[in-house]
Amino acid sequence: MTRLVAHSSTSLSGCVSVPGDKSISHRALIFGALAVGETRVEGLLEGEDVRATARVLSQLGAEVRRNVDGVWQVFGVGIGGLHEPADLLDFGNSGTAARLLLGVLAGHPLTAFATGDASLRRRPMGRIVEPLKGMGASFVARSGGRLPLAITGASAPAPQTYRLPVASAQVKSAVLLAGLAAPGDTTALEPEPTRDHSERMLRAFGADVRVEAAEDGRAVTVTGQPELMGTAVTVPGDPSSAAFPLVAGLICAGSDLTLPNVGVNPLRTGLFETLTEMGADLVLENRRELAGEPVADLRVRSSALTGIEVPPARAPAMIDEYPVLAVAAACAEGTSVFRGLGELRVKESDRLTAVARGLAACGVAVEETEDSLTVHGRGPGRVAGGAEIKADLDHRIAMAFLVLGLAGQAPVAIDDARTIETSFPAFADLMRGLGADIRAGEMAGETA
Ligand SMILES: O=C(O)C1=C[C@@H](OP(=O)(O)O)[C@@H](O)[C@H](O)C1
Ligand SMILES: C=C(OP(=O)(O)O)C(=O)O
Repeated sequence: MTRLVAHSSTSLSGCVSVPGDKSISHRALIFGALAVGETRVEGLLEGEDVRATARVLSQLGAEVRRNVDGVWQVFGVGIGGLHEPADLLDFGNSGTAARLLLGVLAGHPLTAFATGDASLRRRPMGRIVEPLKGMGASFVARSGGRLPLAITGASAPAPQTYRLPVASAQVKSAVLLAGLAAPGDTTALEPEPTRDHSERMLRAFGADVRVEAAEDGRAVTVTGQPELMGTAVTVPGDPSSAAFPLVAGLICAGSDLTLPNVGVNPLRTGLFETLTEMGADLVLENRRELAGEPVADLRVRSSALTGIEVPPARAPAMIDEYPVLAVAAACAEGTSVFRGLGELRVKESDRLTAVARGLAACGVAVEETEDSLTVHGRGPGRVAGGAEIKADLDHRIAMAFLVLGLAGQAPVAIDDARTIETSFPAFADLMRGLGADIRAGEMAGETA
């Protein structure tokens, strides 16, 4: 176990780059493996989740390698060209790796056995099993369609139109990836727009992808059996990772930070809008485009925040940011209400309960319902802290509560911070570089 303890900190300052976007990194490797020729990826997130994708693609016959200069190269096999893996595929902690790669496998006539860590084995896979069966794949899975499972991909994948029962970019991407192997058009109908990195990157690799407004939501269509061509991808900084130093800068008095080169795709920036509405001094400077994705430099200064009601329609654009938003809300004046959060219960942990329990242990009054969270803000400098939080294999819970500890009256500890490696390997060092007091070690106190 690696325990980390965050102590009260002020005047965070500096200019630091957050690691590459996790969603875009997975996709760069996957589309590279399905393309013909070489794909070069600069700025790839070298976290455990993306490494799991790289390992699985290698087991399936693509060549994936890291050069000494940190650029990754993928030599693809073309659509339909992956081969049957000799051994079990282990997706580690990554829902994105599991769901997107099972989508890819559904379009290949091969059998594979897949598993993941204790967190991933709890998460629902039925949401992709159902549409992928509709395209001709078959599965042997436990009840609820959870990992471990066996998949036999379709020998003649059928295109389909599939209405997503939940707003999920992973399900949408699994359907589109399987559709790449099918003749004709495959359409995912989504109730709410979700992150569109697959759509943008598929186009950059040469696929025909159309997005149209549909009766309720929107329709994303890919034309199957394109020839994807290897390309160069530059990965922007991950806004979901930037969220942690950003909120730390807001709630630690006297702070002034710059986070350059962060992705600001409008389907990812719900947190930035919400914090701005709460009174955050957050400026997006130097907006530009990087390899088909909008990016900007974020300048953040400590701010007096006020509570807010976040509309449920905004949830897909900030789904991974609620834990750290709740931390900001705990340090704000007044009450915040977040609704439409059912999906938080099926992430790396049940994040709704984890956040509610952790805040309560730190002296913050909260109310949790099936799909909402109410946080009664204590105001700046008035969160007690003094708790030890169980990370439960959830990187975002670990990082969010370390950020809370920086603004707590007493330190906040995380029992096992190794999970942070999945998305933000250098988190503690980067935060220390800004002046945050985060230490390895023991702390007596209450456990949440
Ligand atoms: O497509 C992706 O890269 C992701 C989609 C989201 O999951 P859902 O599709 O389950 O909402 C998000 O929570 C996850 O971190 C990454
Ligand atoms: C939910 C997340 O990732 P994944 O679904 O890929 O495990 C996350 O990074 O917060």
